[in-house]
Amino acid sequence: MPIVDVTDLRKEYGEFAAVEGSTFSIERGEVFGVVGPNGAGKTTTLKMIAGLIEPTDGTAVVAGHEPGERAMQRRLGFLPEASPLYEEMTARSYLAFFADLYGVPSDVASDRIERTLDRLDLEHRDRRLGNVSKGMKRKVAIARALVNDPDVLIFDEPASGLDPLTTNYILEFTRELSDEGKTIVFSAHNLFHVESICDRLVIMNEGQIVARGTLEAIRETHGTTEYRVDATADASGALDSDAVEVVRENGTVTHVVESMDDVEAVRERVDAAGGQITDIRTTTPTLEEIFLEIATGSEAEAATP
Ligand SMILES: Nc1ncnc2c1ncn2[C@@H]1O[C@H](COP(=O)(O)OP(=O)(O)OP(=O)(O)O)[C@@H](O)[C@H]1O
Repeated sequence: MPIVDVTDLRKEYGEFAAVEGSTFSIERGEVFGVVGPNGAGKTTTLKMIAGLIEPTDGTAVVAGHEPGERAMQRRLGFLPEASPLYEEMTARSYLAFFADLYGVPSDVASDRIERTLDRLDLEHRDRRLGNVSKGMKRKVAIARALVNDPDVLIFDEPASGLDPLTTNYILEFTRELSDEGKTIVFSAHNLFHVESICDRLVIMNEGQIVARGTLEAIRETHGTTEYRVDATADASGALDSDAVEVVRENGTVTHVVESMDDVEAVRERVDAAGGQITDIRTTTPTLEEIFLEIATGSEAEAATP
């Protein structure tokens, strides 16, 4: 049974639909990505799952509970995109304050807080939050989402705007949380982040889900695999010029084609010219390339009367 079950979720602001009826489910322990450009509806979707925004239509059920139910809130941790902290407090006092709000007994809370801060490698635990770095603030916000030891974590842009080291730390920590059985739903602009840690994802554009599944499945449906055939002779004349791109370097001619038939045609032509094939490799598109293809494709579709 999925731990997060989203059905026909829709949010309208006046005439405008920020989310146009999303349906997906997430299994326990998954890292699930919600990807899309600015304004795609990612934050709105995450906030509806967290019970912070009421949907116009549809449902988001977390661990069998409807949004807003107290039992659901206990099982959920939310990291907002912008997370202003109480600047006068220290990391320790701030987290203890939130643990208390959740009714976590103080000895359990202080143990949990220290362990989380150790894992996040957080220094200066007794320094005013107003005086710590942006990366440290983000780590404290992440620790806050964990004070109630939730089963489901919703992270909105957890690593946005941080240096590569802190980003890497946060992504690895996210993966570890999922290895321990927690379910993580997270949104990101940076598709490399998503590619590196997500089990499955949905790609949103203008309020709609435009692709879904594992990265491999999305690649299969939306991406084009390219074949690079290195040879000692130029075989491009054997193919339609649209089907082949040729790169010449140090006596090697690399033919970039999109089908096995074209690979075969290159092979035959090279043979006929008395040349040799020196290497054949495939390149799979990155999520970023797929995303650009989908986003520009749907723009072109929208522009077609
Ligand atoms: N309270 C609101 N009132 C009116 N429109 C809103 C409101 N909140 C969001 N929107 C609009 O809904 C759309 C989706 O916003 P949302 O914040 O979910 O996008 P997003 O994918 O998270 O974008 P970003 O990556 O920029 O954070 C945007 O066009 C936004 O302007």
